[in-house]
Amino acid sequence: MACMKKIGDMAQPVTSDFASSALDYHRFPKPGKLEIRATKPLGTQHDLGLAYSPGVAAACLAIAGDPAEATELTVRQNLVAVVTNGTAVLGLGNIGPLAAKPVMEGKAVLFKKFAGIDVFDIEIAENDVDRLVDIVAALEPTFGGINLEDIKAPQCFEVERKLRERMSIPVFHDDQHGTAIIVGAAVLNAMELSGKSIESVRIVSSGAGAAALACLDFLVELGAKRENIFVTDVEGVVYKGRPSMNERMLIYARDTNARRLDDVIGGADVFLGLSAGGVLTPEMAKKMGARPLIMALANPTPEIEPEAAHLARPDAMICTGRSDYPNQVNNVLCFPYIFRGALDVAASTINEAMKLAAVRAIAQLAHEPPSDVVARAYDGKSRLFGADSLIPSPFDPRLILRIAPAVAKAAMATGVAKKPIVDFVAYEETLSRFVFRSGFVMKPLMQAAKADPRRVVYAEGEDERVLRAVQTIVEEGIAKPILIGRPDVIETRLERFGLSVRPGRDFELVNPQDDPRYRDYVATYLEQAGRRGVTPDAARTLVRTNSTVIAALAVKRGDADAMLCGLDGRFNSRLGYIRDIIGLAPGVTDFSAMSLMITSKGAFFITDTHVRHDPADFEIAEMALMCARHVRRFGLEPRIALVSHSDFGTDDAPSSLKMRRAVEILRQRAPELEVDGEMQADTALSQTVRDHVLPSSRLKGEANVLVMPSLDAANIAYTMTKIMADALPVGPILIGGAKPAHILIPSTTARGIVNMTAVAVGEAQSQSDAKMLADAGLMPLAHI
Ligand SMILES: NC(=O)C1=CN([C@@H]2O[C@H](COP(=O)(O)OP(=O)(O)OC[C@H]3O[C@@H](n4cnc5c(N)ncnc54)[C@H](OP(=O)(O)O)[C@@H]3O)[C@@H](O)[C@H]2O)C=CC1
Ligand SMILES: CC(=O)C(=O)O
Ligand SMILES: [Mg+2]
Repeated sequence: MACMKKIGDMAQPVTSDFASSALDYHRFPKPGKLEIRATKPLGTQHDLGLAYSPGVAAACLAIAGDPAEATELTVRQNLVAVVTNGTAVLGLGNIGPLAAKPVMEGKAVLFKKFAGIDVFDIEIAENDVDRLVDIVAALEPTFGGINLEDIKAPQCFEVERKLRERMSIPVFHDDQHGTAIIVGAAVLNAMELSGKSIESVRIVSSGAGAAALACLDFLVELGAKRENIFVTDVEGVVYKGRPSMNERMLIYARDTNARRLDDVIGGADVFLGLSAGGVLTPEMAKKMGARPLIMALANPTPEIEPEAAHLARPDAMICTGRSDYPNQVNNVLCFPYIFRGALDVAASTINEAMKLAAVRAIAQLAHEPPSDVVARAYDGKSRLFGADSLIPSPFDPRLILRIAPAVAKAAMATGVAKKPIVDFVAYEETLSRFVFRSGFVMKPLMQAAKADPRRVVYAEGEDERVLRAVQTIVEEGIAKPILIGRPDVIETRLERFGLSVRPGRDFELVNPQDDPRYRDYVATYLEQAGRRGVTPDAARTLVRTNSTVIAALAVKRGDADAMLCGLDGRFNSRLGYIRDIIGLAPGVTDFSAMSLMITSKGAFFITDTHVRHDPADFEIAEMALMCARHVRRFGLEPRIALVSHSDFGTDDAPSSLKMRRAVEILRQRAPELEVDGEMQADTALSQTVRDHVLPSSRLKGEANVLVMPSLDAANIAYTMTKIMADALPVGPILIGGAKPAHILIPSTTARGIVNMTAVAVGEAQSQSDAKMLADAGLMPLAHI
């Protein structure tokens, strides 16, 4: 069995460095993790009149006349309350509703990121069951669903039951059912691997609270036998006659003299830990049956550390609730998607059929061949169904695509869907578009980078944004950073910004004033640029003073795998150094730049935003081909539009003819590529518009790569999209170089540097543009 290894180099949450990073994360740039964002324009008096008085009255009266109108006129149908009273917060215990707020904000963020669901987190200072129920039930007009969170057992059972009786929207206690669903999927798949049957396995739980009892009930529903289950908690074994047991525990009370976990763990096939850190010792793990399933799911500290479990039981399948180990059995794999499906059919409840549909969808997805995205999420290789991949990765974009429709269908089949979905193909298409919105686009590259981090050299190593980015890059294991800068300046700034990364330990430092490789670097520079006007004196000065030159030389000489520079502007002068020192990939005509724009409507790439002023037809074709390769690394299949002011021949201006010829070149050279043009940008971005203009176009759906006829067009489109559509740009991604080198722009943020680091690492991992073009038999395009 594969060794249980941590994913990346994430620090343990218990370390003070990690805790202080977590506090900074919550504190800066503004407190907390959430904000409310308006979705309608509110810039004019007219807008104000529509949004507020008098216009809003029309919406109010429509709902007063027909409550179902609230679905169309308000956010209610996409709004979930994450409700807690803070009595069982993670494994931290009864820390109260205020201290629980970061967890609830976190759940809200996960709902939004993974399923596009808006959340109000509601922390209630009330422990009395009936009063808590009254408060939550009174919120029904506001919400499309209620997600109860971290409410202690046994009160949580009653709270949920009473709310379900009183409310006609889904009420779902995440710690019970979300956990049970993902545990159910993991157990089914583990039993399949070990060749055991759920009906006969011996299950021992540590924990008899909300999560543990709900999981056990659900496992019984899936076929486990009560007589094969032993339950333990703080007081030890749950046995017949034990004082201090609640009703829900009673059904698992055993007629036994065993009193401690250690007394019942012998021969167990499944350990279900939903209690507290460190409860399962390696000695106990050694007593378990053959090929056991160890689920140490307490957060943040598992019942047994996976390394210790693996050492004690190399044959075990091991799961935790954490994201830094394989097999993350955590309700995050369930709650966003089960609510997505339930809300999309306006379900009145989440019933057993919907839960079972979710289990099957999750269990089945683990068997599917890894998608490109998931393959990149680990070591770049396929991670097939097995002991280290019992359940899907939380980053698997197919979770929403599989679970939400399955849940919606189950709701419809059981008659609880108030608004059944008619066209599931269209519904799934909507869900898949969601997957590639927002920062989610970067996930495949991030995960690939973490699996095989490479050395990235940062020319502006003293810049605050680089230092903050390096903190994240080191914590997440995205790259092995090399910073160019003065050691004393960097040390002082790290202190000042409260960053814990340190030179030597976390990153390499190149001091331009005093680097032993100085002479070698000067020699290399002269070899590369001595015949391009760089004199020995100039080379000596530049290698001491110009960090872009030093970074490029480091990459050229193999001391680094990729470089990032340019945070203080002067793109073209940086490009000059990169051109001289690193050079073009063989046969590539020139550098070009593409920029990824992440908008609320999806992600697309624009080229050439920064380099070639007026590319010729063959250059346009070359850029399109190189873009296609880079786009695939984001897990996207390129759909390329060559855009123009003219729409499939409506004008024969030189630029239209150029784009038309470029399409022809691409047709000949890369017939498999989904590319068309020349066309206007709205024709490119809308299938509906294209259906009117040229229904027979090769391009299907929305283009995700827009190749522009000139630098002006590309750069203007890029900057306008950034401002007008509030797009998040990633890039510019410099393409065509012999080795990965990127020139950032002054507005790049620390997050932007992290993103570009992942891009650069991905390139360093993969084959070059030149090899790709050569493999495709496309060289040299310049001679076409
Ligand atoms: N991975 C995941 O997706 C999820 C993980 N969890 C984790 O499961 C744990 C329990 O959560 P939840 O059920 O909501 O909380 P509850 O408070 O409802 O239940 C906690 C249970 O654990 C028992 N327990 C506490 N400490 C110990 C100990 N040292 N040894 C044995 N039993 C102990 C408690 O016993 P007693 O009541 O006697 O104190 C109780 O039975 C937490 O760590 C939580 O983070 C929860 C939900 C999802
Ligand atoms: C994951 C979760 O909900 C918990 O640990 O409580
Ligand atoms: Mg919880």
